[in-house]
Amino acid sequence: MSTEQNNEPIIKTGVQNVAIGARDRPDETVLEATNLDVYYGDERAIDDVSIEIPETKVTAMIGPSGCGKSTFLRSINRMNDQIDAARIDGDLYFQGKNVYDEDVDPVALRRKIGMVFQKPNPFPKSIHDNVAYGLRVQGKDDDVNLDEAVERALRAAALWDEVKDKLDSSGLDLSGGQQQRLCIARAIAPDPEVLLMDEPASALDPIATSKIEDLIADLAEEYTVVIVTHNMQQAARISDKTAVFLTGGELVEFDDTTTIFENPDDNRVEDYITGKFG
Ligand SMILES: Nc1ncnc2c1ncn2[C@@H]1O[C@H](COP(=O)(O)OP(=O)(O)OP(=O)(O)O)[C@@H](O)[C@H]1O
Repeated sequence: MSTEQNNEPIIKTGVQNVAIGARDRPDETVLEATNLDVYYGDERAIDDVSIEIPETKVTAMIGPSGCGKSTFLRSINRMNDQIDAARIDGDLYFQGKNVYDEDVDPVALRRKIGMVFQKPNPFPKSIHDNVAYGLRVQGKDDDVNLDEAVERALRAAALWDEVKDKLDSSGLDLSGGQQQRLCIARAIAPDPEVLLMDEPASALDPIATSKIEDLIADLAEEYTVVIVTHNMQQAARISDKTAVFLTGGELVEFDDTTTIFENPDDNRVEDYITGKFG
């Protein structure tokens, strides 16, 4: 039976709780893929994907294992450049500029489009130096400004109160959830526009996960967040927009999260989110 007929949402969404303030603005596109294909050797992992991702919103990417979510995410800030077999066709624009143009410096691009991974990966350095790292690379190493910028990033990552008295301790001595917030602080220190998150809470316990989810809602007041998640309830709770990929790297539906979870257009999306496959 279709959800349209019985009017019952498949998964209740939480987006109405965050549709306030800055996030009420009309959508402005910050990232746009047109007819994007990504290959590993001869194998196509992303198949002709076109999508416009709105600014200062949370966009979730969901879909079964191996459908290309991480590949798509990594193509946005050219992390796939580091994989020899990877190549792309089509276009990917950030603020109207094709990120694959020859004059784009991938390192500078990654400061504007930061990334947080599934497993927290702090450097074996102090908490302070983990956050300062991106700024030092940028050449902003005036001590006073650096300390202020480190504090700002740690506050924005909801970690400052827990670490302010031990900034010289190793980042590796923090709990998993704290390490992930430290990695988020490191990603936001250079003042990016976009944060890409590849299953940022899947290695964390429920309390640490809930802190990361609250933090994502706060971050989306200022940053565009694109998050890959296996957890459909999490996508429903925290995202404004949801993109559903299916096996073969096809983007089958992209819409407001409420529409995707309560009344999707494509039967395959309904089958996927009701657990019929994947
Ligand atoms: N470095 C790589 N070299 C070769 N093939 C790869 C590489 N990374 C991914 N692939 C292949 O590309 C396809 C998409 O993988 P990707 O990791 O993007 O999917 P995913 O949807 O993120 O999966 P998961 O949810 O399991 O993390 C898969 O067939 C995978 O085997």
